[in-house]
Amino acid sequence: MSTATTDTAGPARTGLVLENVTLTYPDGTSRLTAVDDVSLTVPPGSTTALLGPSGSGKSSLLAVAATLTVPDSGRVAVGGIEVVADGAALPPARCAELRRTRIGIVFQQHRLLPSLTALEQLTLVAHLQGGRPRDAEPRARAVLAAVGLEEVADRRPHALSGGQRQRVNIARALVNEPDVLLVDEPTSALDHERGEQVVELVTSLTRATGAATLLVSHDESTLGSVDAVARISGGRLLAEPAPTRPAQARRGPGRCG
Ligand SMILES: Nc1ncnc2c1ncn2[C@@H]1O[C@H](COP(=O)(O)OP(=O)(O)OP(=O)(O)O)[C@@H](O)[C@H]1O
Repeated sequence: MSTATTDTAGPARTGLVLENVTLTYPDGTSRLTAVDDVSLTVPPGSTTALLGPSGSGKSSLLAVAATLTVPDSGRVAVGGIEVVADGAALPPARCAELRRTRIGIVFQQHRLLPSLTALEQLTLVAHLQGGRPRDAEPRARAVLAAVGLEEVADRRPHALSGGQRQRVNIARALVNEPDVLLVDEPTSALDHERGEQVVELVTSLTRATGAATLLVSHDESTLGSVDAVARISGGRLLAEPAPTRPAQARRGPGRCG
């Protein structure tokens, strides 16, 4: 694949756009279609849940949105930057930069560094993003406060509860003020009530920060607070993402801090 154009001239926050995305994997002598002609737009400040059974293509689509996987065909745009378009993709180094500066990823496993405090987990990310070093800690503190963890800022992961670790995990993905937030199965290890609370936290942070959030789930019962649900089966979206409640009941995007 050749190189797509890089538009770095201050693009508007246009969220996440996936258009006619198809992804196949090698499968013996043929190929398995994991994502089949999927089109999905997530506007800034809103959360779309991607709901589907095991093997339906959720993680594969998330990997495409995260710029970790280049699809066979289709268009992918993150925060106004064309990642894949017209049969061309940005080079890997540019994708890595996008992941550092414009995309937040919440993995299923928290992957916190055992030797760093909650605050240090976030300042490290802020440093890696670049910018002025002296801005890193205030920014990290503000995001920790936004997830209600300022009291435990100086604790290492082993001294945090499972729920607190997960909030650090979510906060860490928001430190770089991403245009696009990708959340992989945040409720799989939680009971119903805690799962619902985690999804509510993600949706409220999404509104506060103006990120465009795609949240993978297989548990519809926890998704009451999201803005839309996109159902996937066998790699295909079953229908247009359905709003979960009337538009007038939803608040528009804002900015935190
Ligand atoms: N690296 C790979 N190589 C070959 N096939 C793969 C690969 N990754 C996924 N698949 C296949 O692609 C299809 C979609 O998988 P994917 O992991 O995206 O589904 P999923 O909905 O995320 O499933 P789960 O909920 O179990 O994580 C499945 O048939 C899977 O076996």
